[in-house]
Amino acid sequence: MSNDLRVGVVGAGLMGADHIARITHRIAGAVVSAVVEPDAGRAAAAAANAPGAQAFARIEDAIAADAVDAVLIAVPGQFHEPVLVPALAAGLPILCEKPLTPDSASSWRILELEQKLARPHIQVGFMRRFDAEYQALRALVASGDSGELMLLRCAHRNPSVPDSYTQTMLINDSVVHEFDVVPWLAGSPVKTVEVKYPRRNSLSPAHLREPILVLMELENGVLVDVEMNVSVQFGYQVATEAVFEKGLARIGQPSGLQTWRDGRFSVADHVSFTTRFAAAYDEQIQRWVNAVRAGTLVDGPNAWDGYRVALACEAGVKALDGGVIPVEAPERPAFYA
Ligand SMILES: NC(=O)c1ccc[n+]([C@@H]2O[C@H](COP(=O)([O-])OP(=O)(O)OC[C@H]3O[C@@H](n4cnc5c(N)ncnc54)[C@H](O)[C@@H]3O)[C@@H](O)[C@H]2O)c1
Ligand SMILES: O[C@H]1[C@H](O)[C@@H](O)[C@H](O)[C@@H](O)[C@H]1O
Repeated sequence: MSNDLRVGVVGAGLMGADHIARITHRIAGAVVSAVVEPDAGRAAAAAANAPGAQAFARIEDAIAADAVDAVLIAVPGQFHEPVLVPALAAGLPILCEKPLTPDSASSWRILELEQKLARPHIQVGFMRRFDAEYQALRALVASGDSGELMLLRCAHRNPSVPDSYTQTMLINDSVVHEFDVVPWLAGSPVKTVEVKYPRRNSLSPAHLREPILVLMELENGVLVDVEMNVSVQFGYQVATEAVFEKGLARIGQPSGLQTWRDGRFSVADHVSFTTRFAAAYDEQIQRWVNAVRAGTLVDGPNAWDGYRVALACEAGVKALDGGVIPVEAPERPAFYA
């Protein structure tokens, strides 16, 4: 009998379907044993990439049927808590797509539940930490080879967003990634958040005022600006320039196929996060599967990191209305040391 980890994927939309395909085709040591998806069409489409998986409408049913050893949550953020609660109660390891939950109060409730277990069981899907370029930049910061880090200039550009994307999603759905990865890169938490508005892009959905410039000060004095820009039309770009005392570093530059034709030189680049971060998602899921099989359960951002990000997002949402908003966090429980 195979001892592959039996993963139940909850939500088979864009990310859930992508993760199902990667577990089935690219990840070693795991199979998709259950797909929990209320939309019958999506469930059927996902089943094609998950041979042998059982279909359920609710996570509670998959748990009751003893169909899963671990849970991957890929439903929209407002539905994370109702899946996290029964999965934690069953003592199952969890990979939860970002955000942990949509606000700090609900994230705190999850921390309280998780602390009833012997060790952390939740990893949060901040996949940028698994991107090779982000890892190289973090190693450069830690090495001190270029002197101290002073500034991070971040660009986060999406080609377009659907009409359902709201003003607060600029923070909660998009800058949420920088609120995780910037402290991880710079080795220091976010102290304050401020938002500035440049001239509006007339191609944005009518209800959005964007792009925005998010300014963060970190506890260690590093200043960070994030250009959050979701109607750029030309492609998907996540890039960072790090300014050190005696050097510069850049990640996220176009690196695809180069062509030179008819007097024009061009480089193919991404139009979606699904390709830009494909290798990072693979690495994230493989390392999670390895950690669960080894019994360490988490190898990446944990629920405490998810809670810290929720606090920063709340400051970010307040900052959309003006002001320099402090991010205040309680002491980290020893459980997450
Ligand atoms: N890491 C990343 O770069 C990244 C990118 C996109 C989305 N995400 C995250 O992934 C998650 C899913 O986003 P998406 O874009 O795939 O959404 P989506 O809307 O494409 O898919 C969500 C799916 O969940 C299903 N669903 C809704 N409620 C459910 C429930 N209670 N139980 C089971 N299924 C339910 C829906 O029917 C739908 O098929 C979100 O948390 C989002 O923030 C992360
Ligand atoms: O949900 C997506 C996803 O998290 C992407 O990584 C991010 O670039 C987008 O801005 C966001 O809308």
